[in-house]
Amino acid sequence: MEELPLLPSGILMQTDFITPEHEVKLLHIFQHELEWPARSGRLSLHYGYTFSYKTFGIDEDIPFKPFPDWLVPLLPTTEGRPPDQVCLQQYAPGTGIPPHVDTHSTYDQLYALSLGAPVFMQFRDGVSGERTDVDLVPRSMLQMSGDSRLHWTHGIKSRKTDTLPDGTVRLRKDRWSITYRWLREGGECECGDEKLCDTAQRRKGVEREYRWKQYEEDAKKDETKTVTVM
Ligand SMILES: O=C(O)CCC(=O)C(=O)O
Ligand SMILES: [Fe+2]
Repeated sequence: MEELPLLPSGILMQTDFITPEHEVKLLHIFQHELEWPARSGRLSLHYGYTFSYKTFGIDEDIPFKPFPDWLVPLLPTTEGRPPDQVCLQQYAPGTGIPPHVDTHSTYDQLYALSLGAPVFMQFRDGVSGERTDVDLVPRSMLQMSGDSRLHWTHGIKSRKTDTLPDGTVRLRKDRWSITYRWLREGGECECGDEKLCDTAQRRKGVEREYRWKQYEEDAKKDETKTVTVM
């Protein structure tokens, strides 16, 4: 894995994580052997613990699903243990994923393998408004760490073409990605980013509730005072 020399910091990439022949076999499995949800847009299949689109954490009601044979050789080995949650997604041309950060409290490390057609992923710093487009080339493994993981959002524009830096217009084609997530020990993130971190936001919420309680108590004292004066 090599860190890309750009902002945000912390984007690591390994091109040719698998061979083109291996990729052909995987795409055949994705297209002919897997059962996908019957709907349009971005499609997802989950392995290990299931991602919850309600809490953006883990769906506690669905038991751990063992990794299928085709997935095992695609698991990153650099975290010392296999991921807890793996998500295979299919993007037809025109589909994307809105800008987001993967939930800080639930997940720690985050990797994504790209297969099929290339696409640009856009990283955005909400503070400065700065944006960076990273070309996710097929067969590359991406790791989002540091700022790219916690303090910049990432997303894929829903559109049918991408324009390359030299002005060439590239047509989108079918793309698949495999996202790997490791659960964060303790379930709390200490980054303190109140814009993007759910732990920081929750703590701020608790504080706000506490301040509100104080305010109500002070208001009661005032009432008492008023009653006394009258
Ligand atoms: O498709 C990808 O490469 C990444 C998708 C993503 O950001 C996510 O599933 O959280
Ligand atoms: Fe993500």
